[in-house]
Formats: sequence, C-alpha cells, structure tokens
Amino acid sequence: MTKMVNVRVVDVYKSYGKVQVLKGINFNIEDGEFFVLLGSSGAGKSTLLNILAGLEAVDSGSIFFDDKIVNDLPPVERGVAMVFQNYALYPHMTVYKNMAFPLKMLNYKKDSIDRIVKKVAETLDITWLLNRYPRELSGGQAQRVALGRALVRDPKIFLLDEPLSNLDANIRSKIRNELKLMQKQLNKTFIYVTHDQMEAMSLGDHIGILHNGVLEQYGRPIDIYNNPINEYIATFLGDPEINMLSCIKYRDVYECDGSIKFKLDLDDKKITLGIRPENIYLHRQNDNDIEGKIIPKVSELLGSHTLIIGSVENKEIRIVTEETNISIGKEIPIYINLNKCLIFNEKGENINK
Ligand SMILES: Nc1ncnc2c1ncn2[C@@H]1O[C@H](COP(=O)(O)OP(=O)(O)OP(=O)(O)O)[C@@H](O)[C@H]1O
Repeated sequence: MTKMVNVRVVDVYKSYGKVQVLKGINFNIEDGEFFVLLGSSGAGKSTLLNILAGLEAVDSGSIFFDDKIVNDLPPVERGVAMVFQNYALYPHMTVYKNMAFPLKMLNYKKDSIDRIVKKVAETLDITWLLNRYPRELSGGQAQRVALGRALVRDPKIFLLDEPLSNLDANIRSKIRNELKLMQKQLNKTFIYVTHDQMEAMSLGDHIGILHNGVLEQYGRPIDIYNNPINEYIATFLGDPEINMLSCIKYRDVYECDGSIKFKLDLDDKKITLGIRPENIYLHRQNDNDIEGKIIPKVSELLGSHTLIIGSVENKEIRIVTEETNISIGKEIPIYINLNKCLIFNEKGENINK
C-alpha cells in the first residue's frame, strides 16, 4: 500500500476570464481522513477538486501532497482517482472488465491485472458481481464498482464529486453509511464534494465550507454546527433550518421578532439571535429560560420527533420537539435558554463569548 498523503492547499487563486472563482484558499487534509468540501452551487467546489486532480491549473498558490509540490504534475502522476456523479462505468463491459480497464490502459500483464482486480473485488466485497454488467447493479453496488475501478491503481487520494446525487433519497443514506465504512476500511484520504449539508455532516471527519470562492470555515462538523463563524454558515448547516430573530436594544432590554425579550450585557444596538429548532422547548427547563409565545400552524412528524412551524407577529419559528400533542392554531408558550443561542452582530458575525 502507498503511504497516505497529507494534502496542503496554500493561497490558491483561480479565475475564469474576469470571474474570480477561488479567492485565496488555504487548508490542510490529514492522512486517511474523510474531508468534505461543502458549498452551494457555483461556490467553486468542482474547480478546487479539479485543481487537486490536476485537471485545472491554479493562477497562483500551491498544492502539496506529502510536502511535495504537485502544481506541475499531470493527473496520472498525482496518485489520485476521481469518482464521478454517474460512476461513468462502461455499460458494455462486465464489472471485471470495468475494473481491469485502467490497468489494461497502463499495459499491465494479464495475470497482474487478474490478481489486482480479484484482490480489490474481495476488499470491497464485490467478487460475486464480477460477471455482471452495470445495468444489473443496484446504486450501491455500482458505487462499489466505481470505487473498485479507482482503487486498482492504488491511488493515494480519492476525489469524489457529488457521487450520491443521482441516487434516490431512500437509498442515499444507506450508501452514504457504506461509503464511510469503506473509507475507514481502506484508510485512504477521501476528498468529497457536495452541496448537501446532511451528507457533509454525516461523512466528514472535517468539513471545509466554500462560499463565493472563499473557504469560510473549516473544522469538525459538530464544531462548525455548534459554533458557526457567521449567519451564512449557521443557516447553511442544520435541517430544519436555524431560527434567526432580529433583536433591537431598548434601554437594557433586547426586543426580538416573535415577542421575545431578554437582557444581555452587550453594547450592540442590533443583534440577531440564532436558535436551533431543537433548542426551543414547550416547557420550562431552567429558571432563567426566556419565555415567548407562538401559534402552531403546521406539525410534521419526523419519526421520533415532531417539527412544529409556528408564528408570532408574522415571524415563522421552527421547533423540533418530542411532544406529539400539539394543538394547531392555539397560542402556546415557548422557552429558550440563552446559553444555547448564537448571537450575531449587525455584520452577521458570531459574537458568542
Ligand atoms: N471552464 C469554466 N469557464 C468559465 N467559468 C467557469 C468554468 N468552470 C466553472 N466556472 C464558473 O466558476 C464558478 C464555480 O464553478 P464550480 O463548478 O467550481 O462550482 P461548484 O461549487 O462546483 O458548483 P456546483 O455545485 O453547481 O457544481 C461558477 O460561477 C462557474 O460558472
């Protein structure tokens, strides 16, 4: 097995014509980790992935694999393998031939090809599928084969560009779990691009969030979720979406959308209070909880929990609760613990102490 690489991206800039797509990107990826690049459409994710693959050149900046600069290395010499959205399996070839293909192109001998394909098939538990054609595979199996085809060349890094986005929602989470297990088993560095925050949260050892060509935040999913640096990130992560209440200070009391009032030792005249739906309660939890009111309008069962969408003074509030007996249309109290809220200043920056 090749040694795991440590990827370092240093001050990377990239423009297409007048459009600056990457504006000074810096981050590190540890050996053998599952790294997720998350961002909305047009954020620059694919561009960055293509730069790592060697399919695009940087305008300035450096890419290091294992402390070795690879800016000028062509894709085949980088030891990376790409797995695309549609898996790009050849429909007229069996699984065996699909997996053998990259080695055949590199002029490997027939018996070496056979040995490698069978070994990789065993690792991925797809030996029994070797004689099938791609049309005879489920989404998850096709994904294993696509990984297998990438794995035969023993790449140091896997680059995956939205590999699950063509799958039905119901098998997506199953395949997501499998992918994570396979990555841990293979102990290879995975760099995974997605616009889906759920996918990023569940797969990533670390996540980098790209927004308009800037890496806004980097870290462990739970740390970013609990401590997003700004309103954009706070809103991007989490489903149902975080509640954002605009608050204005009158004397020493902040008054917010949705009839919520509280005291806070801050100088800012205007702040935004970010409250995750799971942090709003229908019963008092602590003496110093802030009390508000909502009129529930919709209640949606999420399995073990219920999502309530309620409103006060035209402000919509999302609550996730374990309670099931909610009367729609009747005003009820809500309780918020200020310590569990995020506080943003007028510029949208997180100012939690
Ligand atoms: N070859 C190109 N020529 C010109 N502009 C490009 C080219 N490739 C990408 N862009 C532009 O660069 C920006 C970033 O594109 P990129 O594909 O990296 O975004 P993305 O985050 O992967 O988006 P998506 O999730 O929609 O694929 C977009 O505004 C896109 O239109």
